[in-house]
Amino acid sequence: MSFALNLDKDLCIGCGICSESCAFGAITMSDFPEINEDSCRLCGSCVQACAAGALKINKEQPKDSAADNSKGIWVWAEVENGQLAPVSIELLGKAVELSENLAQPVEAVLIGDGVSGLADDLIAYGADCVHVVDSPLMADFIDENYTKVFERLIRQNRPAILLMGATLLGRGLSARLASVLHTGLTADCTELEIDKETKLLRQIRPAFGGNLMATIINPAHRPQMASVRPGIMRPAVKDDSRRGRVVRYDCDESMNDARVRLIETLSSEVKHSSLSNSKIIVAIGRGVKTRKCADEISAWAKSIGASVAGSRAAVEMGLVDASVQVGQTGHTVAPDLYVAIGISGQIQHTAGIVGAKKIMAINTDRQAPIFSVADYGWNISAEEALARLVDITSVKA
Ligand SMILES: Cc1cc2nc3c(=O)[nH]c(=O)nc-3n(C[C@H](O)[C@H](O)[C@H](O)COP(=O)(O)OP(=O)(O)OC[C@H]3O[C@@H](n4cnc5c(N)ncnc54)[C@H](O)[C@@H]3O)c2cc1C
Repeated sequence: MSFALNLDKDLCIGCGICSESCAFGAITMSDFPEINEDSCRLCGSCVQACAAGALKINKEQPKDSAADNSKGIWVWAEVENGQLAPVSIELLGKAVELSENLAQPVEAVLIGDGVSGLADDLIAYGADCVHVVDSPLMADFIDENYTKVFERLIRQNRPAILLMGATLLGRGLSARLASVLHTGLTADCTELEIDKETKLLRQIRPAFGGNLMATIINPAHRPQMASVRPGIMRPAVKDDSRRGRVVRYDCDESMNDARVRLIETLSSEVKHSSLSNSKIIVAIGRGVKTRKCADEISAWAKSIGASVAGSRAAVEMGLVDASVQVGQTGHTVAPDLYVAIGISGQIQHTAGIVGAKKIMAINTDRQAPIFSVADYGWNISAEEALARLVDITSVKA
């Protein structure tokens, strides 16, 4: 693949304006501009600045993208407290499914310090090959450093597809990587499939506030990158008899020169991952109205072993912490039971609970849209419902 920013030396007058206009220091001047492909972000400032019209961004796409030499469906194996993050196992499940239609190997990328032992687990979950960078230099997740290491692996191996979790860490890392690799990224996909004819990855996600589903393809650049939120895909099934290849890479100081340094990690009172693992979630909405009532609902939820979540309106009112917001711009959850109290059921909220096995809605408005997606409905106030629920559950206890 040729680089997308092209210089026409016949037109260039060597004025150097392109170099001055580049915010990324990607153009140096000798007789002609020299473009550093690693630093260039294809922002187009130089193209606009060049009065001679000597610089152009090539937007043409290769005619036969399936014939490029990229190969492999890669999954970033995110590590959480020394264990594989559940989303990595879910992505491996999807990668295995995609590989059946693409006839390409599933490969995992494992970066960290003391993580090598997880390579066998990744193979058991479906990886044919695991690329391991295990080094004290990678002990802390600093996304600039991880981007450099990851970029090097990708440039060496040229995967066709790269899947990452749309987690706190994965969101930043995937965006940085897509930028340095000059490829596209579809964030927050809800489905991924291989197009039967073109063999391209069809990246499907809600668009326009969840009112339509967009299918996005990336015919021209590699890897085809997609992120998926935790809890959406079915986890891979573990098979300890599987065998695979482990490729180890060195890591030197040049991979650890980020401008940020991790000084301390503070654990938040709210466990961010607890929502994705919860069997029962009690969600608070604007209809709960007061902090006192929200606190009482939270206390009851905890007493029955449930996690507490909320709508964006409840977050804005200070009834619940922003870290437990459910919906399009919050968590996607898949509990056995989701109890929505005082939540109207706007699409941006219900987009986050499509995986819930059962939904129970408590709302004073019979016409509230939440009742159309709920399995059980209770048309009473939050206060009254809470009193009855406390009563029922304490009698049972
Ligand atoms: C781009 C975008 C992204 C968004 N992302 C999200 C997101 O991720 N998550 C999210 O939740 N929202 C999101 N929203 C906001 C969303 O559109 C809604 O505004 C929000 O979900 C409403 O929250 P709610 O249901 O708690 O409040 P409301 O819509 O105000 O509903 C309150 C409900 O409480 C009921 N009620 C009133 N009094 C009582 C009572 N005493 N007892 C019981 N019920 C009562 C009412 O009948 C009503 O149905 C987003 C919006 C946009 C534009």
